[in-house]
Amino acid sequence: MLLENLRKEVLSAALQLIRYGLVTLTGGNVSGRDEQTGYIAITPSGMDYEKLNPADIVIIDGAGNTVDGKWKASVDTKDHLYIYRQRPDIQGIIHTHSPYACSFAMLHREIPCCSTTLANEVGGSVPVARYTPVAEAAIGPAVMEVLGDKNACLLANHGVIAVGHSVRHALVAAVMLEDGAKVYHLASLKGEPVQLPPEEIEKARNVFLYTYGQSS
Ligand SMILES: O=C(CO)[C@@H](O)[C@H](O)COP(=O)(O)O
Repeated sequence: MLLENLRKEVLSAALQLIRYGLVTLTGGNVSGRDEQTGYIAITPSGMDYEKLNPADIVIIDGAGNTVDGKWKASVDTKDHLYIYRQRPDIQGIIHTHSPYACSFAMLHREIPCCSTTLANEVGGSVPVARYTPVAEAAIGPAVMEVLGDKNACLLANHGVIAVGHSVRHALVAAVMLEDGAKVYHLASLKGEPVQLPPEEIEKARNVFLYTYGQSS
């Protein structure tokens, strides 16, 4: 099977989205890019992740043509492709509708960086991309207006985009963003959360980019 490992990685991340409560039914999508071919493996549109096999993950080329797979690719495929083109450093993209993060997206409110979690995994505050309609290939350009070199942003009135240097890394960013949004929300109920200074954000970010875990 073409790009079997990448397909498995994409499906595994999609299943983890359910496990961590980041999506309801099929309200999200996952993709990974193969560095050698430039092909993208992406979840099919509107299909229950728990019923998918690796072969159900669709392989597309950089222009969005299906290279292998029998299903229609995610409705957000063109947005994933746009983001990959602008961010050669990333190889994984995850879109969720995770509830705590989405509640800030509904308010068009950036989540300030008051926790090491957001510093580590997002790279600072979580910006909000302007509202764009779905399925019109407008999400990608709106995301790139605010994402910079960060690993996540909110989509106004919609959801979350998380990216990473692998599918797994994008998953970690999506999970940790939701965790950071939840903790920020809880702290806000008690008072005014204190923002981390930029130099501390950078230090925390670099640890997670370059030395955390088994990579060094
Ligand atoms: O919110 C949206 C539309 O942008 C998506 O998350 C859909 O809800 C899932 O679409 P597919 O990836 O299944 O086509």
